[in-house]
Amino acid sequence: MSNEERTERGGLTSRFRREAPTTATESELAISVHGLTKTFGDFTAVDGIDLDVPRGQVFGFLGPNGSGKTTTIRMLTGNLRPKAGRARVLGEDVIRHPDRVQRRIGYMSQKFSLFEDMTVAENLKFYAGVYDLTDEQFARQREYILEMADLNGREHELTRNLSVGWRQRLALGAATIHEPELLFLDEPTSGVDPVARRQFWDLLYELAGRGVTLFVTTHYMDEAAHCNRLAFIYRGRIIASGSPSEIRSTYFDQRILAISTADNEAALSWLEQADGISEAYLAGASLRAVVPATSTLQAAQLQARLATAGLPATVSATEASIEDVFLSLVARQR
Ligand SMILES: Nc1ncnc2c1ncn2[C@@H]1O[C@H](COP(=O)(O)OP(=O)(O)OP(=O)(O)O)[C@@H](O)[C@H]1O
Repeated sequence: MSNEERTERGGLTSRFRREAPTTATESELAISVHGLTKTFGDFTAVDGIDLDVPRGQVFGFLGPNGSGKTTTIRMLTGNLRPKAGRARVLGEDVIRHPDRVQRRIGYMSQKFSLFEDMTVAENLKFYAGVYDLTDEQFARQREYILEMADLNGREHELTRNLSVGWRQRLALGAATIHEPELLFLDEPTSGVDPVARRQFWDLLYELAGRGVTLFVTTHYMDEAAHCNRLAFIYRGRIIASGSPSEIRSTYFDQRILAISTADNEAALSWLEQADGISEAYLAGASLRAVVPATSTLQAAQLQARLATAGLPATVSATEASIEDVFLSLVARQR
């Protein structure tokens, strides 16, 4: 096995411990990264990123497709060797000693890594074997996971017969069977319906409540609100980081007007050309207009102007969402 491309689950053994955070800064951090860089040929996928993830937090790593999230996780889990930079995970140098870290972390990928032809219980048993759990440890964890994931009564169902939401819970159970201190989740809610996504986040809170640090990537911007801290990655670079409220106050000095109208398409074309608006876009079922700090445009004025243009609408001032901030940051990068 090469150092460059270790298997995602290589070198894993069991370890049961739960550490309380200490006062020293370095030991308070589950992840500490400086200048981490990865190139593939001439292409720089991750470009000198810095990250600090305090222990016990839910850390959201956000970015569009292809921005470098998975590549970063692969380096932080000791599966991919960086070109440059330093990465400490749970206090260990993960580049030099990936084996010291891998036994203490969990990883749940987008693809879930479950065996379709095995039952729920057999999948859990398999991962208990990967992590070398004793029968007693497995029995305890199996009971906890079936309860936590609400899978009691489904132990003997074939995994292939489970809905995506149930599989996702089972995958979370499998990824945490060895009680990791730090769990990496790469787009765990991708392709899952909104109700199942909400239920899945409740499970993540449950884990966070037990002291597990969670490093979660997502491109669903509404999920940012579930996180204690966030970092945005775009084209391999971190373009913003902080708590959701810090991100709003640090990186966004504009105002948002929400527009509800029957003809989004026509209103959007009009807004894109309108004075006093820097950007307009559709978010869910309604439109949003970004008003720069230099513009005095108010909701009532915009509503009147839209009516005059033959586009009746209801306009109201609203707080910037994380998605608004991110879209504006990305627009500035272009
Ligand atoms: N082994 C590789 N060889 C060449 N290019 C790669 C390799 N792995 C990733 N890349 C490229 O690096 C960039 C970042 O990919 P990465 O998978 O980290 O992005 P991502 O943010 O996780 O996006 P996605 O959600 O689509 O997986 C992409 O342009 C991708 O094509």
